[in-house]
Amino acid sequence: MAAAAGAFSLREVLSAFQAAVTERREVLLGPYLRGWRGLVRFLNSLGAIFSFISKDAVAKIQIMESYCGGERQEEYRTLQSMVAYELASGLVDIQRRSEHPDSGCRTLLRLHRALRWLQLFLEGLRTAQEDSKTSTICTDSYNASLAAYHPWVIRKAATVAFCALPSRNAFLEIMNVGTPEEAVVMLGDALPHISSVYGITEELYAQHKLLNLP
Ligand SMILES: CCCCCCCC/C=C\CCCCCCCC(=O)N[C@@H](COP(=O)(O)O)[C@H](O)/C=C/CCCCCCCCCCCCC
Repeated sequence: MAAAAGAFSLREVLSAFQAAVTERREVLLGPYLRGWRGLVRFLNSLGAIFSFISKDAVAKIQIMESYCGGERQEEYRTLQSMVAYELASGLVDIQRRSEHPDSGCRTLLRLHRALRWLQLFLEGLRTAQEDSKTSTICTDSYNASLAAYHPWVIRKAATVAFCALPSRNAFLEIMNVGTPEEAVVMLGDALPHISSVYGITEELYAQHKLLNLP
């Protein structure tokens, strides 16, 4: 069922990640960032308690959008072209943040780590029991991914914010993609594409030793 005109559709948001992967397994940064924009819009609908999270995500998305729409935008059409261009041009701070503190490679890596959280969170939502708590699924997904890269104070603030999340079935309802059963099917459709984007990025960053950019 197509979303009502103007209605916000998570189905369309998650389909952006499917559109991001080309037949040659390139990752198109346009659709990738559109997917993140849609996710942040949904996050903002969950309440002000998550604003510290969405503000950081928006800042990183805006950095990437400035590259993708800037004077060297052809170099930022894909993840692969971005990495090749920034490395060849010496635009990435490898050891410590200095001349290029907000390189595309570094900024994208932060979103990439968050995409791992999303992958785990959506899989947890999809497979959890009806009476599960979204806060538990979210915390477990966070602790298995992003938490490793955050200082204690961020980890504490995040896990406190997660407590504001509704039950699993209530969360599936507010996703506004139909019944909880229909939401589970939609998550099952979307997850392989999110996993594909994540896997391609992880492989590329590992190949160029970019997984620990400061
Ligand atoms: C289909 C269902 C959708 C489910 C809802 C998904 C909505 C999620 C939208 C955005 C996800 C959050 C993206 C967070 C990006 C954080 C990037 C990051 O790690 N930033 C830190 C490092 O950056 P630098 O300092 O090195 O530049 C930054 O220091 C920390 C910022 C504070 C936020 C960190 C907490 C992240 C929690 C992620 C879980 C979000 C839970 C949403 C609740 C559903």
